[in-house]
Amino acid sequence: MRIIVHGGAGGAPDEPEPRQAVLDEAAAAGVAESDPLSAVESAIRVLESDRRFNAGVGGAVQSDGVVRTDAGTMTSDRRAGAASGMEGVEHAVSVARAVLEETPHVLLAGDPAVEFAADVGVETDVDLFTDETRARWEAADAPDGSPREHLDWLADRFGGSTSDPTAEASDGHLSAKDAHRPDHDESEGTSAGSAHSPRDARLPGHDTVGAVATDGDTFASATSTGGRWFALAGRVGDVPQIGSGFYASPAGGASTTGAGEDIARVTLARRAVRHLERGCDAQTAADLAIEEFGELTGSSAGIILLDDEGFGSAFNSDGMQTSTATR
Ligand SMILES: NC(=O)C[C@H](N)C(=O)O
Repeated sequence: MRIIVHGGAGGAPDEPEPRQAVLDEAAAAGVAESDPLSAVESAIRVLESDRRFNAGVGGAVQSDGVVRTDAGTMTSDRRAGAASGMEGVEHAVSVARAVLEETPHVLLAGDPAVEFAADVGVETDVDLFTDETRARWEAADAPDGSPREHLDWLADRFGGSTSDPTAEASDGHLSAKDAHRPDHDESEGTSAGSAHSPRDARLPGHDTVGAVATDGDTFASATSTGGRWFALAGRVGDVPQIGSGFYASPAGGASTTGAGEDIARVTLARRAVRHLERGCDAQTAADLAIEEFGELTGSSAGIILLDDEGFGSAFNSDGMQTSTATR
């Protein structure tokens, strides 16, 4: 078994060492499994339970003060399952797996997805708030009210960019739209906080988690998130959308992270796997996909990839931590 996991692309993390230790633990949990789907689920469950990542416990809060989780998973025989907009569900990845294995559908959403989760034995009614989440939500001083009022609040607070509510211009963070760096260093690696252009975006909350695994025969990929901080209630990003947040085919698998609307617009995971299908190795495919993503959207993202020979990862934000394991 081989597995690669990521802990989100965004600003250089405040706590890189403990985060790396959790990513290593996740990779170790995944590589111990006997099939790729179980491997990515086990790895992601470790990350969903850690408050440092924006998935499960510690997930981002939407404009109505609710943490809603999303996840998607796919195997190389093109079976797929996803679940979105779930309140009180820590292990969204397990719901996604149950959608894949136990339904004729590819995506369940909202309260019925939570009911389905409970029915298939995934814990619900979990408190996903951490002390940090609560403090950040309280400081945001969001209004009660209609979606229109939430949109106005987002526009006021985030410099008019409701399409990118995590780009906190007032904190000196750049908008994701400012992050495009056509001259970015193609040799960027997989460590946290690599030195990049000062124009890099710092996108708090980009701590979506993902994993791709192979047993040498088949592949599976999975991604899980709390979404984007202070997004309009009900917003669903790239993560549970096939081909955007996750994808797998007989050539390999991919998991993405970053500006979800832009990732969805260019179906980043599918784009990267297409490069594998055309004969690129995993690292070349990752580099190409992120380069194209930057050119097409001017935005920030990261990706991990696995093919039958190796691992690949690339990002155009300040940092993305990954871990790999082989057994
Ligand atoms: N943290 C992230 O990577 C955000 C995720 N892609 C989303 O838009 O929901």
